[in-house]
Amino acid sequence: MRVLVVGAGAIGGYFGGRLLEAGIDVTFLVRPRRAAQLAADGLVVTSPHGDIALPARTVLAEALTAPWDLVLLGCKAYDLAAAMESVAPAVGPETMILPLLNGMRHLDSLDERFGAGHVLGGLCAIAATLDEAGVVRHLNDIHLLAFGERDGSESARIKAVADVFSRARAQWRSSRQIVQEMWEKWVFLSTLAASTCLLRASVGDIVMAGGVDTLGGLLAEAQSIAEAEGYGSRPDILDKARTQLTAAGSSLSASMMRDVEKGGPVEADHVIGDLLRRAQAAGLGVPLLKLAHLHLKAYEARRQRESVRR
Ligand SMILES: NC(=O)C1=CN([C@@H]2O[C@H](COP(=O)(O)OP(=O)(O)OC[C@H]3O[C@@H](n4cnc5c(N)ncnc54)[C@H](OP(=O)(O)O)[C@@H]3O)[C@@H](O)[C@H]2O)C=CC1
Ligand SMILES: CC(C)(CO)C(=O)C(=O)O
Repeated sequence: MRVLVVGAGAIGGYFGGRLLEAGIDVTFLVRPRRAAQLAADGLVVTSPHGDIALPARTVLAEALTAPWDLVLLGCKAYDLAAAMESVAPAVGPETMILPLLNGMRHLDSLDERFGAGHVLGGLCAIAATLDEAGVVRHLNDIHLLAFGERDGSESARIKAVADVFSRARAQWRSSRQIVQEMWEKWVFLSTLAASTCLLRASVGDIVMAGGVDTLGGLLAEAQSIAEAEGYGSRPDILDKARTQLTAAGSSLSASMMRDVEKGGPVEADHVIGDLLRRAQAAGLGVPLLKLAHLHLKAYEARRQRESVRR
């Protein structure tokens, strides 16, 4: 199977790297700066599950031609429109697109651009970052990827994807409930991103500061929206999320908080704003999520103003 990984950042670099070290035919669709970095240093990943330092084949958008079997989408939501344009020549009649972005709204954009038949459900659980030197740093010991047909069917193409990931040093599973799982991840992630960005602290520090009720309140708001959409987290998953999101001493924080601390762009509208939009449609009051979104939008406004001044 020929795999095209869009973006060699934290997620694309990590999971693409695991496929590369397994000997899978992998190419990274990158932009010029990352192409130069990869040409000079190869793909470098540090991880508790074993480091990777391998030459990586890259392609720029203008050189992309023939269709690929699997497109692994590892860009941020704010880059999705441009990434879809770039990757379009790689999508032929049989191409599968496996997006690993947080949230749900990207599915609508991908369906509209390529047709729903091309688009699988997918998610990943990992904490990783791409540092200034171009090294993908895996920050915890979780590296799970899940994928499946969005209608819950079993298919030959999902078996083929599973066969590819079964060769890689990463945890993976094919799921008959991938859309439900994506929502459950969104409920968890939106709570984590809203709280850790708003309070600029890890879960453990928020708990130490007396914030358990705020964490629980955010989780309840996110869950109420998921329920209104018909995808409320299942009781055991919700309990597990509550335990993780209120654990004393936990160093857990969202990748969005790392982005804020780097002064980088954030997926505010994709991860929190889209939930607010759905809450509004369902007539739900979600004041904590609203405040978290306002905080992120003010951060974006300041970032924009300061970049104009420079
Ligand atoms: N990091 C994490 O721990 C986790 C992240 N996620 C989610 O995964 C998604 C990806 O996040 P993450 O990997 O952290 O993001 P990164 O910013 O680390 O990586 C995204 C990469 O995509 C590249 N890219 C963007 N547009 C294009 C394009 N048109 N062509 C080629 N490359 C492109 C960027 O390249 P360039 O260098 O040129 O900008 C960048 O390297 C997000 O939705 C995030 O929420 C999910 C779980 C955990
Ligand atoms: C929920 C979590 C931490 C797990 O992958 C994540 O997706 C993120 O930080 O963006």
